[in-house]
Amino acid sequence: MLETFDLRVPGRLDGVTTGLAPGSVTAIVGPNGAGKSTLLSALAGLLPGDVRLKGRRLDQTPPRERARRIGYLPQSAEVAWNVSVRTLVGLGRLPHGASADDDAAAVDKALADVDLSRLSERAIGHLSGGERARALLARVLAGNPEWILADEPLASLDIAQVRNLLARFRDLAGAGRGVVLVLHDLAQAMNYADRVLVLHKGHLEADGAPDEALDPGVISRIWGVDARWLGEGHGRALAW
Ligand SMILES: Nc1ncnc2c1ncn2[C@@H]1O[C@H](COP(=O)(O)OP(=O)(O)OP(=O)(O)O)[C@@H](O)[C@H]1O
Repeated sequence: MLETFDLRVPGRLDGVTTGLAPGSVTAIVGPNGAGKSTLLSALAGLLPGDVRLKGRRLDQTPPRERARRIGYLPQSAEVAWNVSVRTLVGLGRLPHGASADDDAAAVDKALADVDLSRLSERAIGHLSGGERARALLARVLAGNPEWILADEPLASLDIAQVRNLLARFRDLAGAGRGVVLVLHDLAQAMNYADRVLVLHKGHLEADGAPDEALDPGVISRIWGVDARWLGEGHGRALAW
């Protein structure tokens, strides 16, 4: 479990307590400024507060071990050097100290997962915005972490890439990984998440199955938008 206990960050989070299970996809949603990115970075152990992985406080876990267990993709990740896609993705292997063959296999798999194998030798500075976003996600995936925490990983992607990555996230959860995604598209959360946390002004306003947490009443109260769900199963769409 990845848990927070009364997590408080002044002006950003106001006492968030929750426990996330591995083997599932959790979506964190909420209006702009609700505290989603703050909660995600806290879950990654990057802010002070009581966050525990398997009962052990993250702030008492050595950084290298934390990096092996938790892969974190921030909202606007920067790339400091204009290296090749393969080199960037290989940085995700640094916490492992594995053999060169294992590292190469993990990088190849991550590149294939984000559909970037054919651009692996391209310099990062010569990628489109969506390709760059996928390369940064591949860096996280290459580390093969127990938990994948990604802040709006689908924001700049076309629908084919969105569909591919949502399927990858579901596969990872099926393989026992914990996947936590900050999403703005409530239909993606409804259709692909096992659980949805709704944040509003730093409070956890709803936490449960997508159907309950994203009930039209909740959407109206939190976002001030009168909306209804169309369709059924995993193909639901939000109309307003
Ligand atoms: N480094 C910071 N220092 C102080 N306040 C911050 C900092 N980063 C964000 N905030 C504030 O904390 C609140 C929550 O920000 P956060 O980025 O977590 O929201 P969010 O839900 O991810 O928003 P968005 O959907 O716009 O990305 C906002 O009011 C924001 O202005």
